[in-house]
Amino acid sequence: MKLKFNRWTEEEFMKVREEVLKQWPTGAEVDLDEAVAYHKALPDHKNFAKKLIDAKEKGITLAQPRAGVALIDEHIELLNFLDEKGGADLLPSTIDSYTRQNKYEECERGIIESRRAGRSLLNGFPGVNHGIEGCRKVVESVNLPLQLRHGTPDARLLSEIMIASGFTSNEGGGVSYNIPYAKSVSLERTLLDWQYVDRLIGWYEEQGVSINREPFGPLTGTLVPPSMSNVVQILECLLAAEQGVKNITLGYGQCGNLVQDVAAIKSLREQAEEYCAELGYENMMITTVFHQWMGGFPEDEAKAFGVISNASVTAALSGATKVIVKTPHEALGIPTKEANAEGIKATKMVLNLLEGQNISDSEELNAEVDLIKKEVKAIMDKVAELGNGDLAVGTVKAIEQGVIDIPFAPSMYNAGKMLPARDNQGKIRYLEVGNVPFSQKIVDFNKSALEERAEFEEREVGFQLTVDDIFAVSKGKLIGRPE
Ligand SMILES: CCC[C@H]1O[C@@H](n2cnc3c(N)ncnc32)[C@H](O)[C@@H]1O
Repeated sequence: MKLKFNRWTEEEFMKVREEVLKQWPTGAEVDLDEAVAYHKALPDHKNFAKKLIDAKEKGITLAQPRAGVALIDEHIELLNFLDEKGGADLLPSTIDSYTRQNKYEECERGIIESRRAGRSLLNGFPGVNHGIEGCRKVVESVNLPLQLRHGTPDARLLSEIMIASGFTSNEGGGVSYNIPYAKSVSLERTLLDWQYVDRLIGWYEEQGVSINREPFGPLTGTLVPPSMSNVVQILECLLAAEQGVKNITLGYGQCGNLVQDVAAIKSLREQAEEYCAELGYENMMITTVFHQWMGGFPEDEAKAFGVISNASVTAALSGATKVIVKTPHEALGIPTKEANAEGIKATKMVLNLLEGQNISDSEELNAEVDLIKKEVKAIMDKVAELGNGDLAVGTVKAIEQGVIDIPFAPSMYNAGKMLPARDNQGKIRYLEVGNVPFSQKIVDFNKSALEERAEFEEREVGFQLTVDDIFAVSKGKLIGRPE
């Protein structure tokens, strides 16, 4: 099938579907009409899309952890612990790495060995292998809406099974689950495969079942300039809307300067609304999600709580609809359920203390919003030009040419020419723009901000700023000052 931006016809979708459902035996269990009836019988309080709309209307920020283990009963116990002891507002099922690579045979072995070992030997929940019956047991045993969170370039079968099981949100996208997660999967492939996922959700939407989609905001989580991550979010928003998705949560990974982070969320929300209106998508329900610090964490748990609480302040003040919670075990690995619950409790304490507060408009905030929007527009205009108006084709070409360029990405298709670094207030600026099509004025502004820091630190502007910034937080600071 040739990549094009336009909505797939139902015939195109159903034809591809026949192949997708054959990829593993549990695919045969999916019956869309039965699944629609199952969703309609679920209580409203278990629908992710509805809970997000409610939070947006109330102006509150919901807290959601990441969590996933190999076996169903232990996964249920974990999720209920995070609800009852942690106070989670929304629940995940973080999917294991084998499933993310479509290696279901390995998942099968991992499940058997986990049973034998009496503990999870997979780093997440193998939803494909558990099938509809297993996933529905999770849906029926917890009391909050469920979302599958993963990093899967080809999530077609996983999405079919887990959405049919009653999960009402799905994270990912054709760029955001390729560039940071894959080494050699082409963008055409993942954009097509994620158009399939969005078309599936568009199909549910047509039947009156609202399912939320959430492009993965942080990308590589390493000094990604806000305008660059916002472009990917807006493109994946438009790609999903074209396939009939209505309820979308756009994401952003904390960078660390409070004003820039608040500006990033504000400009993301506003510009996504503007682009959806411009392209004629009506009745869109756009929400935002703020990811707590995605970079290196301190091992010391008290310091880790400092990072978590600081991120929670920004989440609350940004007005994000949701915050994805980190845990005091972040530097160690998969958290215990107790540590995971503690991360949620610390987060909710801060959210509650700041409820109703936000940072008022200031010259600094408005200037940052304006800059981010200008940088986003420059890239979006080029994407449209490269695709001759087709944003899907344009996205592939933009990545090929480094117009969209994500720092420190594993994908061989990413140009890797653009370089970021922090200015003297810790805001992320473009050190090298590579082929990112900014005006000279924007290039100069970014450069001068970095020159101001270099002068303060009595050193040259250069790649060493970037390197020092990458390690700074795990060493207890935001800006990588010379030692
Ligand atoms: C983009 C996702 C990275 C984050 O995702 C967390 N993560 C991954 N797998 C699990 C899991 N099975 N349970 C709880 N958290 C998990 C990592 O710690 C990291 O913060």
